[in-house]
Amino acid sequence: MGHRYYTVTWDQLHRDGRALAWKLLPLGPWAGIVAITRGGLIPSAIIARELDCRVIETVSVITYDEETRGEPRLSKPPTAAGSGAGWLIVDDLVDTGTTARVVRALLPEAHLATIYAKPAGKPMVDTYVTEVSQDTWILFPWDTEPQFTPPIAKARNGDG
Ligand SMILES: O=P(O)(O)OC[C@H]1O[C@H](OP(=O)(O)OP(=O)(O)O)[C@H](O)[C@@H]1O
Ligand SMILES: O=c1[nH]c(=O)c2nc[nH]c2[nH]1
Ligand SMILES: [Mg+2]
Repeated sequence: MGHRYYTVTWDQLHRDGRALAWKLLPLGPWAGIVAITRGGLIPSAIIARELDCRVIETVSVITYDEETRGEPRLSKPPTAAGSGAGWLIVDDLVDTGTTARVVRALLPEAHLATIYAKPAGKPMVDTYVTEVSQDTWILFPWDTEPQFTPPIAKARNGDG
């Protein structure tokens, strides 16, 4: 796919999630969080805990099959957030901004926050923590597991 990988551990995700909560705290109070499933679920839990928010609603937009992007399909609309006024939409990242655009159209008055952002999606986000380049694929801890890696000296022989 011609991209590099950026591996995010549970520790780092927790730290970055809390950094996002620090940015969002002064922008509240929040009526509740709308988590974009599934990637936004764990970030939403971290942020809800830090912001002392107990209301979490979900919206489901299906855009990707693994690393291949298709047409966005709304599979579960939010039911409790009205126009989105006072609500916080949370996702793990914006890439092309396609998912965020669909959810923003549903909740035009909500504040949209992600932990990570790529340049193409950045204009769709109100608050984020870390930017990565467009050709970076972020590997989240729920999509990965620790495994053996060969010594550098041996790996070098393979692909220069
Ligand atoms: O800005 P975009 O180009 O739309 O990409 C970002 C979206 O893609 C991923 O979700 P995905 O569709 O893979 O579903 P998942 O959250 O269930 O893994 C990620 O969690 C974001 O929601
Ligand atoms: O796990 C993921 N990492 C990414 O970088 C990405 N971009 C869109 N969807 C994504 N999912
Ligand atoms: Mg997602």
